[in-house]
Order: sequence, then structure tokens, then C-alpha cells
Amino acid sequence: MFAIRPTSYGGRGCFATSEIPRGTLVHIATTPFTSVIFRDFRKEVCAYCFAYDLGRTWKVRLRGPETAGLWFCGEECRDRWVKEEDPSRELVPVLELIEQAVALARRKSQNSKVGEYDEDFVHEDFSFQSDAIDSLWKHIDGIVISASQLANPLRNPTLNNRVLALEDIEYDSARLVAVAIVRLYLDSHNTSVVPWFTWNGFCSLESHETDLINRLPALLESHIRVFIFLRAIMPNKFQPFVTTANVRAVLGREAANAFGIWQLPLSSESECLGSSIFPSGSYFNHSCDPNVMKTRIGRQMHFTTSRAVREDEELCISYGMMLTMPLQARQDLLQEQWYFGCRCGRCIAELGSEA
Ligand SMILES: C[S@@+](CC[C@H](N)C(=O)[O-])C[C@H]1O[C@@H](n2cnc3c(N)ncnc32)[C@H](O)[C@@H]1O
Repeated sequence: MFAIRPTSYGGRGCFATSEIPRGTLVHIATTPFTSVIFRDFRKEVCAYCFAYDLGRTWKVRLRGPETAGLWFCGEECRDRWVKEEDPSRELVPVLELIEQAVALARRKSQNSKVGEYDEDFVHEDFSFQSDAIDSLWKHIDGIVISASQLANPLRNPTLNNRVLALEDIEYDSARLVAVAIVRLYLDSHNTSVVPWFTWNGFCSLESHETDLINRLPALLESHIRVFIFLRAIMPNKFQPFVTTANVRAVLGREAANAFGIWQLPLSSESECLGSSIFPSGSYFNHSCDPNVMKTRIGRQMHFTTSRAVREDEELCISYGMMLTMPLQARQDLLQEQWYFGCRCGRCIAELGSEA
């Protein structure tokens, strides 16, 4: 129904290959390549269908001793998660290790601040051009370190507590990256569970690492902590994939391509419960006059035409709730949160009429 082709203004986009009537479901992104429920909400959001019932804690956990920081709204969702997300049982042990690390760090840090990190990686002269960010990561590559040098922090938390003690938001990033690394490992063994996914395809999505770090410079140190944490706790077979390049690839692409997991029904009061990346849904560009509506149905993203579309017309969604705002407010919001100056037809026309 559509093909991915270059646009004249913003990388690739999705173009109708024939006329498409209004109300047509043009794409379903079925399985997130990676997702995370934010720590504050993890007991209240079903890990499979993302159901949230105004703060009610879900009761269903995984069978067996490893609960992996996952809660489910019912047994059916639990069983579907296991079958669809982790058929090879590689993911649960990794998520469980993260939860063990959190628990250890919390116990050890009762008398000190969680997330305290005494090494000052970021020199005040850093200008945060992308080459400065590259060279800092290269430095980290040089000093860090095989997993064995980190002396197994789960067995030796006194020695390595600072490696385990992260902020909640960093544990969320660690889970997001860990899922991606397990997927990458499975992909390299030809057992991928994500349709449309190849690591190269994922890496061809845009990254906004430099923009993100410039907006929130402390995130650079944070990303480095996430990398060291994963280097320290992930089992040996995954270690070849726990590289600075891969961690940066995931976190940079999250900044450009993530779909927030919003409380439904969507309103201006909805909470953002988590973050997900659907590579197959990431080729839709933004328009302030969109012709496609994205809707989350459980854990899937559905893309449906909101009006009739001509052959060769670009299919665009709206990235956020800004369509009723004036031109400058929309431009500012898209620049601040999505890091691009919008060049959709509506903005170009309104810019032209202002000139
Ligand atoms: C989720 S990606 C969409 C796919 C992307 N065009 C690609 O080739 O990978 C979002 C990025 O596409 C570009 N983009 C999307 N909508 C745009 C718009 N209305 N104006 C300018 N650039 C846009 C921006 O670079 C943005 O960071």
C-alpha cells in the first residue's frame, strides 16, 4: 500500500503506491523492537498489553522464581509475553539480573545517595559537538573494561556498588538497551522474534544523540553509566554485543524514533508510562496536517488513514498534540522535543504567508 522513499526535506518517508480510502489500516507495528515501562509504573502497567488501570497494581507475575520486574494484567497476557517476546528464554534472566542489581544497590545505598557517581567524566570544556561526544566514548572504550575486570558486581557489591547504583531513569534505559542487545544476539543467531527487524535496518534509522546530549548534557554521563552497568551485569554470551557503539545506537535512536506508551484513552491528562521503539513504524514523517492517525491498541501501533490519500502522496502522522497550536509554537515544540525544524506542507505554507 505504501513504499519507503526519500523525501525532499527530511530523510525517508512513506508514500502511497495507489489511492487509499479514508479509514484504511495501512500498517500495524506488531512487536516493539524494545520497550520499557518506566520504574514508577512498572507494577501498574501490564508488560504485555500495556494496560493501566489508574494506578491499580497488577497481580500476575512470571511463573517460577525469576519475576524479572514484570507485572501482567492477567495470565493470558503473561503467557503471550513469554511465547511472543521470549520464546528462547534469553530475556528473562537478563531482566532478572537487572532487578537483582537494583535490589543490591538499594540495600547498599540506604545510607548514601542512589546514583552517586564519583568520577567526573565530563570535562567542563566539552563543547558537545558530535566529535567531542565520540572522543569521550572512545576514551570510555579505552578504559572500560572487560566484564571480568568489574569483578562480578552482583557477587561483590561492596567493591562495585557504584557500578550498580543508578538513577531510576538510568535503570529504565538499561532495560531498554538490554532488551535490544538480547534481540541483537538472537538476530545474530537467526532467531529474531521481531518482524521487519534487522540490526542494520535499525541502525539506518535516524539518531539524535548529539541533539539529546546538547539539550540535557548530564545524559552523556548517564549513558556512560548505563553502558558500564550493562557491561558489568550482562552474562558473558551477550558481552560481545555490549559495546559503546551499540549502547549509543539504541539510546540515540530512542531519542529520534521512540513512541511513548501513553495512558489510554489519550488526553492532555494522560501519563507517559513508558517508551517503545517500533522500527517498522519509524518511517512515518510528521505533518502538522497529517493524513494518518497512529493509535496504540494494546502493545501494537496501528496506522490508519484519516482522509483519502492520492497515489504518491506522502503518508504522515502527527508526532504529538500540537495541531491546534500556532506555527511558531509547533516549530518550537518539534525542535525542542523531536530535534527538527518542521518542513511539512502546512508549516511551509504558513511560513510563506508570514513572509
Ligand atoms: C521517526 S523519523 C522519520 C523517518 C526519517 N525521515 C528517516 O529517514 O529515518 C523522524 C525524523 O524524520 C525527519 N522528519 C520527520 N518529519 C519531518 C518534518 N515534518 N520536517 C522535517 N523533518 C522531518 C526528522 O529528521 C526527524 O528527526
